Amino acid sequence: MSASIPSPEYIKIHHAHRQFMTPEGGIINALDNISLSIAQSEFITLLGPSGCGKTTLLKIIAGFEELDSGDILLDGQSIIQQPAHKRPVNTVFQSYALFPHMTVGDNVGYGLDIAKVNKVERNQRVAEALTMVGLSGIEQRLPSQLSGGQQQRVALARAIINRPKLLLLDEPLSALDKNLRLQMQLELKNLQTELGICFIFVTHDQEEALTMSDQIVVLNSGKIDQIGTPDEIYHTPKTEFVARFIGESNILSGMVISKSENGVNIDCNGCTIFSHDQTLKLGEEVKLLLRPEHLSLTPNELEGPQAQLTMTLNQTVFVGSDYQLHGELSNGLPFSALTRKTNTPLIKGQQLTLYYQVDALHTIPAKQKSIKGHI
Ligand SMILES: Nc1ncnc2c1ncn2[C@@H]1O[C@H](COP(=O)(O)OP(=O)(O)OP(=O)(O)O)[C@@H](O)[C@H]1O
Repeated sequence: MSASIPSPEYIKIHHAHRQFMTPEGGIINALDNISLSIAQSEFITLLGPSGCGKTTLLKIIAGFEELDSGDILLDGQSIIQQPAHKRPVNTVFQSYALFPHMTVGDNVGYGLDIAKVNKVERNQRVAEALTMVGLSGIEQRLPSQLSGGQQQRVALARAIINRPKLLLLDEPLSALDKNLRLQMQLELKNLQTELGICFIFVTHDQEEALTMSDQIVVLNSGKIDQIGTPDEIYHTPKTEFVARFIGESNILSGMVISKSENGVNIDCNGCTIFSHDQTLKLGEEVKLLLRPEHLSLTPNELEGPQAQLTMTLNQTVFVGSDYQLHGELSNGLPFSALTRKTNTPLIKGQQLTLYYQVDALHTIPAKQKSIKGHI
């Protein structure tokens, strides 16, 4: 028997629109006519700042909230008329939401008890689900006898036991401390791969999104700014909003002032930056993105062709093996760079020559639109 091919459009969110009235009588477009497709067995993250619409979208998929217009299709079938408990979808919340008076076994087996699955199969599936989340043999404990990380694993076991087609995760790791959070990020990704089902994960933590996701959807005021792999979102952001939201960035506004066969010179208020982007036109206004790791005090730390600019140093921050340099360019604009530890003293007010990796310079059109996109 041949394995089935995962559908690239397993979940389709089609022109989803949802408004809310504010207490002051205003209208908020929590979801502003968004469309996207999600492949089967994909780990997708909805990422964006507070209030951008992440939870609203998750609640609509789960059936806890309704659309004003648009549709949600799962495997070709619209699910928006189905009540939440009939959808093949489960949700894991930040707060775990375990029943405190019930044992771990009863919490995990709850959905099977409701579905009247026989005791032997039920106990076997509870044990399997707990093993999958790395907690075998703790069926008799109460939630209060577990750590936060263990409680979140129990919540996960409960959510996967009835084999949903889709798992929704609403900031499930945000109550955990940093180390546990990093460990659980990897565990969640492994669990998703093992189960082979689609996970839709909500977070406002960009590092978490970059670590775990196959695809990231960046939401900005109810609209999608970009859909892409972590690599695409980090290295080739389509909008200034995405560039600023993901990772450390230096963003400069400029205009193309000259072109040659090697590239273009862009004037950023008196500071000239060289780019290899031959698609830029003379006179075009652009935003330039330079990540701190693509800048250095010593040219041989960088790969490929380099150019240079001058920065006046305001502050040096030691971050492990590197220094973060904060200062301003000759045009007075703030600028940051990351550089390896150096024997040269770094003194406040000093003028530094910074080398940048020309190929890593990313240009964004000055005028951008949000997308109604498809993966
Ligand atoms: N029931 C509601 N009534 C009125 N406004 C709402 C309601 N639910 C959400 N909103 C508004 O819709 C917008 C999107 O909210 P949503 O909770 O989806 O954002 P979010 O990205 O999940 O934010 P957070 O990260 O803070 O949870 C916000 O402006 C919010 O205030």
